[in-house]
Amino acid sequence: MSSTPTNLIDFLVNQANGVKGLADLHPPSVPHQYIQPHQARLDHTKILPQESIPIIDFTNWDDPHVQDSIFDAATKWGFFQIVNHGIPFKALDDIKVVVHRFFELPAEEKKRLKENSPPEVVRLATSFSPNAESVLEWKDYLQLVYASEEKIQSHWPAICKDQALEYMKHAEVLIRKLLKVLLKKLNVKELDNAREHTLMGSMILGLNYYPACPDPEVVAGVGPHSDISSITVLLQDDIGGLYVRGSDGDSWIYVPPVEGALVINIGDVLQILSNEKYKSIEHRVVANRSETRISIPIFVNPAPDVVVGPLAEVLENGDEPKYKPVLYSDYFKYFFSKAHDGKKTIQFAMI
Ligand SMILES: O=C(O)CCC(=O)C(=O)O
Ligand SMILES: [Fe+2]
Repeated sequence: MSSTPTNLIDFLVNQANGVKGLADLHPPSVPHQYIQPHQARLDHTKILPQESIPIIDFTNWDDPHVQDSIFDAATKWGFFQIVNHGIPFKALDDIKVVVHRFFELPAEEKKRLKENSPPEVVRLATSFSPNAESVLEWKDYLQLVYASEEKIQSHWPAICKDQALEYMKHAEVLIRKLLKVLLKKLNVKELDNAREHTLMGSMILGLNYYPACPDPEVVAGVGPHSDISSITVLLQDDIGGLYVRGSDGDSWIYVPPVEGALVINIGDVLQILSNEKYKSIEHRVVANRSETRISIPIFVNPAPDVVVGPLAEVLENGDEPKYKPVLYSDYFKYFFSKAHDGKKTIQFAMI
């Protein structure tokens, strides 16, 4: 029987084995570093089986009825799924395949990539922020920054570069449409270059890998958090494991995998820009006992130099701003300097 490596952080982080490497050792039980205190675990009595987030057909996205249903879903739930979004099924399937291929690479190869990649373009990590966490998360992830074509060509890993780029090129079209609809409802008429810089000036493609876990009830795949994006566009596989906060703030709602669908959620930046007309919603992931789960979020973020604060258009009616202007790169650094902790990050920008 294999045992847990003596220096777990060195094994996971420095040797780039990640939790995938740990799961491959088939440890008899989950190492204590992953065990969540009871009160942090998902309480199954809090799951609302009868509730679900809306599924919206995006075919006629500029039809006012469709735009109303997007607005309703974004304000009521902060989370919805879209189908007929225009990204070819092949692009979705191809990216899912290469996520598995990437994480199945030998640790030495992932270590080389980790050591040789400029962090402003490629970041390979495990858990969330292992140096800041008292309990680790059962997840490895790769972040590919949608930077210049030249940086992408030089630094995105060859094993997934073409598929990731193809996916992003399609997704970018969809993201513009979604932002246009969400902005229109805030009285912002146009997604001009300045607005694009503010809302989607730095996009990150995340490849998330949750190996099968011998005791998924006691670990967090991802702990409760809200995203720090303007919006997030998430592709999940057919394993399931994502839960979002119910509107009472105490319950959880399961987000079932829907063939060909994308999950859209509002992030903190849109909550701040809209002065809370839109709200970012907490969500969490539970790993699977028998199968690896993958998911692929696109974090649609402001450029690092953007000062984020409530938009003039939303304050026109005389509402008091609830947030002060913050530099997005400071907000980003702050998020990664601590463990996932529900919706606490946004306090950084509160007045
Ligand atoms: O894996 C998922 O379904 C969601 C992951 C997530 O919330 C994140 O990466 O921020
Ligand atoms: Fe998230």
